[in-house]
Amino acid sequence: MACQAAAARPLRLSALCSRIQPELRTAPVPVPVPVLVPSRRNTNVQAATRAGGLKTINDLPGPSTARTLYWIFVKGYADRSHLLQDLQKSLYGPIWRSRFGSFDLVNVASPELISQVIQQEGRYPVRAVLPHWKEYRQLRGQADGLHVGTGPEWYRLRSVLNPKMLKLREVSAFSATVHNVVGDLLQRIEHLRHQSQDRTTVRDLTSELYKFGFEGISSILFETRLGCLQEQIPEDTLRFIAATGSMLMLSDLVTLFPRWTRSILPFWKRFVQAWDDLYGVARMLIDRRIAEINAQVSSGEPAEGMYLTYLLSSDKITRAEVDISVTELLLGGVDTTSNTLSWTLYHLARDGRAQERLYREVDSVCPHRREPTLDDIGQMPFLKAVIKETLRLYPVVPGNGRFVSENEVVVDNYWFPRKTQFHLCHYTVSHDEAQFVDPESFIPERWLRRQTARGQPVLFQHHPYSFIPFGVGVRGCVGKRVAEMEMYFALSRLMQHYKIQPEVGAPAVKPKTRILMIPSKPINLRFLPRT
Ligand code: HEM
Repeated sequence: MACQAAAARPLRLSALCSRIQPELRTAPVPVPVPVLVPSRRNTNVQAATRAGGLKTINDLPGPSTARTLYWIFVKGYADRSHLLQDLQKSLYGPIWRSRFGSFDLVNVASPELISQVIQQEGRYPVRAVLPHWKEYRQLRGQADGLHVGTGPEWYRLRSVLNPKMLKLREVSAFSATVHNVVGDLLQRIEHLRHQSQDRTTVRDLTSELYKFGFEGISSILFETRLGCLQEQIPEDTLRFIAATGSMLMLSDLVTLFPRWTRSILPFWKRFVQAWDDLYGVARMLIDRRIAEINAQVSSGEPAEGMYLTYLLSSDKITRAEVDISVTELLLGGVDTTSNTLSWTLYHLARDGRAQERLYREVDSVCPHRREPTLDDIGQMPFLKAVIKETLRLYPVVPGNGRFVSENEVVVDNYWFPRKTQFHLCHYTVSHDEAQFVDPESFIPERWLRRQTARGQPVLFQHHPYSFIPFGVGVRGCVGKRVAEMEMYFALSRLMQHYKIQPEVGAPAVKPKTRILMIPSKPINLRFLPRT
């Protein structure tokens, strides 16, 4: 959910900001000038501007504030900002400006333009400025952490966090932990099925997978189990889950109101309280682990552990930085994976052919319900294709941001000053039929290698910036490998145990955007045991 608050925030703002103003479609006809595609960072854009007669941000089309309000309040786009990307692109083309209150965004919605922004993002990219998070950190004297952090300090933090998170070999050390949590998920599903009237249906699967996501990432980060999937969830864990949800919900709210309202409205105080609770439980769990390590060391045992032990034993990161980094990793790792898994199961339940193909693949690589290793997963191309196709259809963070503060930037034929906030509309791009044939359909096969007439394997080639659900570049998602491992293990083992079907008469479920793309209705599925 760190992704939620930080990466997707510009999108949320654009949902509020960038609304359609058809009258502007007839506004200034661009004077054709040669397209300037920067091929390196730090392009000398000023020279390019003078030489190429580039246009500026003021020449961009975009909606008025009145139009924005109309789309939000009359047309109901407040929780469908992903669809607003499509609509605005169809009206303004692949680049447009959105302004609303103090927000001013440049939206780009083609792989070529996204790639141009990324090529000029600078050495230390920033997604979006998060002044309210920064203010909280200063209020409590905490370290900046991943989302608020910028420049070389942020980079130093990433260089400590990355190696054990982004290298496949290192991530495989978490396999046993994740399998334990998947085991609990299977038990929970079994329990819920038995409790249901038809002894088959699990209602509101997304909320169960949320608990799985929370337990999975915490077991890696805190090296302890929180009991999220138990029948009776422990008190501290409930407090932790509640604080996480409140903080993210309030984070969005506090930005909507000016500072002077803080003494009248309750949101800022609640935001601070939610952060205090969240950070407090995280610190308590870290303290507990430190006490265990100390006990191990004083009894002469080696202090073996995983991610937290590694961070605590690094001399490149302070204790305050460990506390905030682990908390932010947790925020990023809960409902990103759980929502993606929900959408995957939703589609497989409706597509018996794809589900059967997946089951056969898993069963052939891991017969007799053997727990897959990461090497086994390497032999399951269809499993990976299913997850990719789900992320293409439902990129859980549907838009990303880049606040380019190091350089001036040239995108398309426009010159932008430093500190321009770009919104990368990658939902629209991964739903564009120019990029993906039949883009609204769930077709995992599109990601598989095919054979040419001569029997040569060919991999489906898409533009590298037409599918970027985990972001891109040095600021890309730090949890990508862990997320993939959790999803691969959970999905493969669910397939080993159950055939999944929609509830009888279940309506189609569309996504809505509440920062993340989530199901607009509960997903209820039938789990039929495979014999
Ligand atoms: C399906 C799962 C996930 C998706 C689709 C996803 C997506 C993203 C995206 C789009 C970004 C922004 C990247 C950019 O700006 O280029 C991001 C950042 C981030 N993600 Fe994830 N994420 C997922 C899972 C996770 C997990 C499991 C963790 C924790 C282990 C995590 C932690 C983070 C953090 C901490 C950042 C901020 C990194 C920084 O600013 O340096 N994410 N994620």
